[in-house]
Amino acid sequence: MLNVSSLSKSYGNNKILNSVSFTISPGEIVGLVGENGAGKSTLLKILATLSKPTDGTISLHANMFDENIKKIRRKIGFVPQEIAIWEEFTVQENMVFFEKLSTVKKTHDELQQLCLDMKLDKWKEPVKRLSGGMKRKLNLAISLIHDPEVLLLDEPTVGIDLKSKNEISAYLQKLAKEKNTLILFTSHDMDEIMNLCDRILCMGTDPFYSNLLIEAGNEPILL
Ligand SMILES: Nc1ncnc2c1ncn2[C@@H]1O[C@H](COP(=O)(O)OP(=O)(O)OP(=O)(O)O)[C@@H](O)[C@H]1O
Repeated sequence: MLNVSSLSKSYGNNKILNSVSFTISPGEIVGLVGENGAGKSTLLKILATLSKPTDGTISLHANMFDENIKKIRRKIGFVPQEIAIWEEFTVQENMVFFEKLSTVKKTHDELQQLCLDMKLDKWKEPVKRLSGGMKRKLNLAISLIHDPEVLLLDEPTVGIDLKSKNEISAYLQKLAKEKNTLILFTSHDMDEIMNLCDRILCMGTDPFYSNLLIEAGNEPILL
């Protein structure tokens, strides 16, 4: 269980997160929506332990983040908005490079299978020749090398073709169901959010998103 309690974050006098609280269970897929600048990426970065909150606590299975940072990091996979892979290297070289940085070891076959599971079949192809959708899949595959229990994704399917988008959605559903992975992701694509998520968290004071979701028969949780 991921437990976020009274979490706040300020940059100077600018309060971005104001006492945010929620819990997410293993195997759940939760969507995070809200207007630009609502603080979605800020929240994900704090959960990924890349940024510290100004106030509040986070725990994973009762392990407090600030007391168990190394242990927590091994359990978290994070896919940032920006694609962070080596353009000149092949898919294989990227996977092997990031596997070397991982605490969990995988064989070349296992790494290749991880890519194939999300329909990324360009093992020997340099990344610079891949489509946007393939690059997103590779970014996702890299974040899964260490078998994280928690997967945090910042707009994982933005700007990619519908087929790749559906393949990524199908893969995330499989991951949650079969490996009990807890998934929290941001998106501005309401269809994707509605189709994929068990629950929706809505950030910010603008009622646009929450009204949209309510009209579509979904009861968002307001943060
Ligand atoms: N390092 C930083 N220093 C100062 N302000 C920051 C920093 N990072 C983010 N902000 C501000 O925090 C606010 C929230 O940004 P954030 O990127 O979390 O929003 P978001 O909901 O993810 O937006 P988007 O949908 O556009 O990705 C913005 O006003 C942004 O300018």
